[in-house]
Amino acid sequence: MDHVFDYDLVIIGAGVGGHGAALHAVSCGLKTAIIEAGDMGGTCVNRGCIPSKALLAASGRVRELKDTSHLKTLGIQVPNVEFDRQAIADHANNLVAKIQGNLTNSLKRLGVDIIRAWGQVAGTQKVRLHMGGKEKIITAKDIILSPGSVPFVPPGIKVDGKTVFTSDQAIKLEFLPDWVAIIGSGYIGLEFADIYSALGCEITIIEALPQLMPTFDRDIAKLAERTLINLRDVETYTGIYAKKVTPGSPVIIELADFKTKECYNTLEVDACLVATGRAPKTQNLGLENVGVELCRHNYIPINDNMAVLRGNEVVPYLWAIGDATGKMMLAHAASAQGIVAVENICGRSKAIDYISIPAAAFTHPEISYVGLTEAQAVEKGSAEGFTIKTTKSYFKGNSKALADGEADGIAKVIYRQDTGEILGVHIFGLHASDIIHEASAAIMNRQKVQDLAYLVHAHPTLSEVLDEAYKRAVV
Ligand SMILES: Cc1cc2nc3c(=O)[nH]c(=O)nc-3n(C[C@H](O)[C@H](O)[C@H](O)COP(=O)(O)OP(=O)(O)OC[C@H]3O[C@@H](n4cnc5c(N)ncnc54)[C@H](O)[C@@H]3O)c2cc1C
Ligand SMILES: NC(=O)c1ccc[n+]([C@@H]2O[C@H](COP(=O)([O-])OP(=O)(O)OC[C@H]3O[C@@H](n4cnc5c(N)ncnc54)[C@H](O)[C@@H]3O)[C@@H](O)[C@H]2O)c1
Repeated sequence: MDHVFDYDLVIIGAGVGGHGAALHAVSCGLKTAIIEAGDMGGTCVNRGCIPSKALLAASGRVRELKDTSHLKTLGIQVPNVEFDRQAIADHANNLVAKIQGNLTNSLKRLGVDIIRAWGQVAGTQKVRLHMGGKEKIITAKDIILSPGSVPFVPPGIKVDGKTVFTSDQAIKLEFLPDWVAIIGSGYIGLEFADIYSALGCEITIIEALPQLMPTFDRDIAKLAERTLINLRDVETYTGIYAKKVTPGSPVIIELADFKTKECYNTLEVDACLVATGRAPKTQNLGLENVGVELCRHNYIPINDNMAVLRGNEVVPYLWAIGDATGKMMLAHAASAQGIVAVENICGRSKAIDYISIPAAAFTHPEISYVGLTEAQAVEKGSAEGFTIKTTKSYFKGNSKALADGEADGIAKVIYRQDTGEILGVHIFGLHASDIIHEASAAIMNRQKVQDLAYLVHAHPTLSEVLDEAYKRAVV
């Protein structure tokens, strides 16, 4: 006789990962519950993608309207551009409330049970709910863990949430410091440098590794550095890390050489944003009850089907997705993982294809990429015995970018010399986050640059930068 469960599927964590999994589960006919202990929508909706993009949209307009020489080339004059910091912050807060409401209602409308509690794996197919002082066990045929992540603060850095803070507080835009130090030149560091510089703050970026934007392709990072950092008079330290940060007025930052650990300098600034990565929120999840040990840096070990692993073995009926798995800490990657997990739960074997998942930094102009950097492609080539080629095209040769008067930018395509298969595409330039998707589809379909060179792009569009790059590869 079949066991009767309370639910077909219980999801722990209602961030974008859990939400994406729940929507797909309902469409597959699964009776689903989602457990959330904090804010519905998780990081992305409340403290991540959504409020940060609202701040970037408003501050980007301020930058554009203050750029008198650019406006003059378009025949426009705008005197006295002013902004209201609180109104910009309100725009972000209002958007958060709206999208949080939409997300919650979408779950309710589809009949997903929303359980406000801390969820823990209590055993195979069992979840313990902690609600206030009360506990309850519910059962489910399958369980998906999507507990997400929190800001990682390195040892030696003291966060007071006022003068020294993480993105959790920065997105509130409660004040605009005259001089702000940003520790880390990854996504959060870059996006907040864009926001703060547009709104008139002086910025110092401190990056522990020898180059800024270390995870981006070198050619793209170099050009982005010129436009986003050097032209904006942002001060930078590279190969230097923040050894000790003490909140107060001023904030005191002790800098040290990353290699030798020797003291380098001390900064006294008005505020400090700590943007040094994120840590999975995987403590107190009850994984020990099913014999699962967390892997390096406390991520949940999974395979490409999203099944949780105990050593090399799949743990039956237990799946994990999102930031807590440490694969790609991106909202759309979390929900894509959720869909893959549900497909496997429904008995349709499906593996994730991380290489075709795009990423973007929403600076002005934007940076986007999909697939491998040139360095990663070279490494793969030497391991597998093929050589790679690259081709580039420039926004300054693109009619639409010229018409917009925003022709700083580059597109770079990396492909196998022998087969022409596209391995990576990187873009820095106007609307790079939108243009990248055709490259993402090309990588998903393992397409060759020779075939893509015949793809017809509408004229005049920014997408023609990719058209140009593909064609340059075959001449
Ligand atoms: C400032 C910032 C900007 C960002 N911008 C972008 C962007 O532009 N594009 C992009 O793709 N990504 C962006 N990200 C990353 C994106 O927010 C994350 O990748 C995404 O939110 C991960 O989703 P998730 O579902 O894995 O986890 P989360 O969104 O963190 O959700 C997990 C949820 O689970 C809940 N939870 C945890 N444990 C339990 C438990 N035991 N019981 C009950 N509930 C629990 C938490 O309260 C939380 O609500 C940004 C992140 C930050 C910080
Ligand atoms: N647009 C987007 O998609 C977007 C936007 C924001 C955040 N995110 C996600 O959030 C995650 C976290 O973002 P993030 O920018 O905090 O992390 P990150 O990993 O992108 O960058 C952190 C940077 O900090 C540096 N660093 C670490 N410790 C340091 C120290 N003590 N001193 C100086 N430098 C130090 C690292 O070398 C690295 O360059 C990212 O992985 C990203 O996936 C995505």
